[in-house]
Amino acid sequence: MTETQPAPARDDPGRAVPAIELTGVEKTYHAYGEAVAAVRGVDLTIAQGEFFSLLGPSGCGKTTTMRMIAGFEEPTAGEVYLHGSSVTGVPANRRDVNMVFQSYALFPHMNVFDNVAFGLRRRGVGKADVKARVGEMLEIVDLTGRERRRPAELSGGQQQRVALARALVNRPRALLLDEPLGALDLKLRQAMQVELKRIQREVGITFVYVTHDQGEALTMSDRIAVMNDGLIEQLGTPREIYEHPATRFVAGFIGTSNLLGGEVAEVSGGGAVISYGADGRIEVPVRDGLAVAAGERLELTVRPEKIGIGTDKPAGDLCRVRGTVTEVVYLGTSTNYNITTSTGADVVVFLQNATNADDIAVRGDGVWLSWDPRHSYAIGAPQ
Ligand SMILES: Nc1ncnc2c1ncn2[C@@H]1O[C@H](COP(=O)(O)OP(=O)(O)OP(=O)(O)O)[C@@H](O)[C@H]1O
Repeated sequence: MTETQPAPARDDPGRAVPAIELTGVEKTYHAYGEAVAAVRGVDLTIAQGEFFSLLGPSGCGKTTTMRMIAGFEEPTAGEVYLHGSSVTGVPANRRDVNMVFQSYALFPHMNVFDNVAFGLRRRGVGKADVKARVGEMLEIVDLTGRERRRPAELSGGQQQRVALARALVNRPRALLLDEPLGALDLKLRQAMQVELKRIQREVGITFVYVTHDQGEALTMSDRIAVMNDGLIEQLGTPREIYEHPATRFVAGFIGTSNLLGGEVAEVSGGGAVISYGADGRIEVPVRDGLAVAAGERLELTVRPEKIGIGTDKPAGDLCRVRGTVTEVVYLGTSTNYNITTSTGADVVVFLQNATNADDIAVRGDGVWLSWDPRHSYAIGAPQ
């Protein structure tokens, strides 16, 4: 397993200066005589040029975290550093970061060129430079030839790209994006996700992206911080977070996951074994920091696409449990099976339809489920 290395300490002289760093950041709002702890202690380090996402459900504190980076809110405790310097007390317009919102906030009476040129002109950039820089930016966001259109004459995706060009043309050192694709329909959203990643790679600017959409975060990000209730539950690459969810919350929030559990029969060689008598056996690697002992209950997760279905009892060291098929859903590229297992847990299995053969089981069939023990992931004692 490849876990993200811990960031070097702030006083380590050898470390590269990160684009953004938060240490012990907290934010408590006071509204109507009530204290709301929106962010309860966030530490994170975002590298220069990274595409970093803050992902979590509504109300988990991601927008508040973003607003503290931008300078629209001051932390109640902790410190925000931009490019190595503390920005406590530095107003938003002097932080060298730009923000893009879901509502594009374009000027409706200005054409595309003037919308993008607005910030440059206000800063007194010369005419020839404005023309060159706006032209270059429109090329990057693929809007060359649409300079004279007004926002109302553009599609939602095009308007979002104008907003992006306008935010990037000043060459900020970081761009903060708060659910910028939220207003687009699914097809356009997916196309824009790929576009955004390409644009970010092309301009090389650090992007911090706020979203509640896990697919979006997985598609675009170099790393993701999964937030829940004002705290970061897990921070890692999309693959680390998907393949090795650290907590029950992350396992449930990112993708679909199956939770299975039982009493640990034995612990040996870095793995724990849960036995269900003649009905099955699950082996699960025990990672560092997780206390697992024989006789105690343990919960584990396994992703639906990692599980195979068969009629014969799987041989060897594969994890195996028995179950009964309760639902079969054909989805074109894959077929989903819902299975009630003898462990008591309901499990979902996704099988790719690589051939056009019939479904391998139908509702009511008794089956064996099997998977490689490396795909069992222990998450702790059941709650
Ligand atoms: N100005 C404010 N005054 C009081 N409470 C606030 C304020 N802004 C946010 N909150 C509260 O702080 C918590 C975190 O809000 P925040 O907007 O950061 O969450 P979020 O994860 O971005 O959610 P969403 O995806 O819905 O925007 C919520 O409980 C919210 O109600």
